[in-house]
Amino acid sequence: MNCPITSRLCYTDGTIYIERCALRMAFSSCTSAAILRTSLTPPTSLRRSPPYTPPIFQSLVANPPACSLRLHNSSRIGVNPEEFHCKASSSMAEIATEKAKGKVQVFDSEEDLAVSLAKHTADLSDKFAKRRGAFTVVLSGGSLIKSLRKLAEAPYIDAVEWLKWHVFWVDERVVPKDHEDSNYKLAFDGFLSKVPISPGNVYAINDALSAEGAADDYETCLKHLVKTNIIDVSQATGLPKFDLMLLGMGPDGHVASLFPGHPLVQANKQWVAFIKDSPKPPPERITFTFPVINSSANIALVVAGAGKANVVNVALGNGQSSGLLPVQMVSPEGELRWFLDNGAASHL
Ligand SMILES: O=C1O[C@H](COP(=O)(O)O)[C@@H](O)[C@H](O)[C@H]1O
Repeated sequence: MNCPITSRLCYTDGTIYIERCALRMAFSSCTSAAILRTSLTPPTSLRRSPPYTPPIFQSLVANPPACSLRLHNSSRIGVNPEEFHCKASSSMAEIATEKAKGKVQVFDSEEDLAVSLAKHTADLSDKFAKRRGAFTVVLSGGSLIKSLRKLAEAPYIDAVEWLKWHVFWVDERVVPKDHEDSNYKLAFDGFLSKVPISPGNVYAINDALSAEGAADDYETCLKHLVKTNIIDVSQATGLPKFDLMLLGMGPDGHVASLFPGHPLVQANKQWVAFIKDSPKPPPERITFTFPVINSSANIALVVAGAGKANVVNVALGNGQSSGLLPVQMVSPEGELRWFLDNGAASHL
């Protein structure tokens, strides 16, 4: 169903200089869950980090939206309908833009978002398992993991070819794997322990190394997996081309561990970089760089909650920020799809 829409989507393209990287080593000590499972001692209670208050909020100029997005019987005005159109259903409104700008889906609730995200992921799993005999999936930390819960339920728990999955992290905190801040632990507890992915296909960082060492080791691991055709390679960039990257976004517009205003946002020499001064704790992390993120075949940007509405409005609507936000630099070689709940889309 086509309908006029109320909200203009404004994008600012980030310029990223991509450098072809040569494979330099075929061996890495990156660890798999086969080892990790034996070393992970689940804590009796899960303590959370103190809430993180993003400084970027001070500089975000939340322009009043031209109009609001209504999911049911949507009536939208103010944008050239030839440029944009939307599809509406009882639980989802879809705003389609030209291909490079991504597909934006807004769900009535995070529950509906999770249902759709599971279907999208399972469809891609099926496609790549058939095409390549493997499905490479990159996880984020944070709230994304909870939104993957439907994959561990019928019909996907039985239908997905889990043994074809290879799981990576777009960023990881340099802490032990049983630490409350570990993205591995978050994913293991909330998702990986509930689905039959081969433990040997789960590529966690080596938490015995320094931040610099862990980033280098993870990059070496990726290069080995590219060389052995587990990870596809981008013909355009020569960089690893993951089948699906599941990105979260922080309330400051950061993705992975690439934070607004941090020089790492421009990193283009390495595949995996380290950061020791992350504005969001913990300070020491490793992260994929933008050239690798943007070589992906598919990126799902999953954003839920009204606390992120200002930044979503900067990325997709009329909002402005003092500088280009990392989330605005996400521009994959393949498909970009946004999964928003109505809270996250409330300023559009
Ligand atoms: O620190 C991180 O934050 C982002 C966003 O987390 P969220 O809880 O606000 O969704 C996450 O995507 C990233 O992987 C993580 O390390």
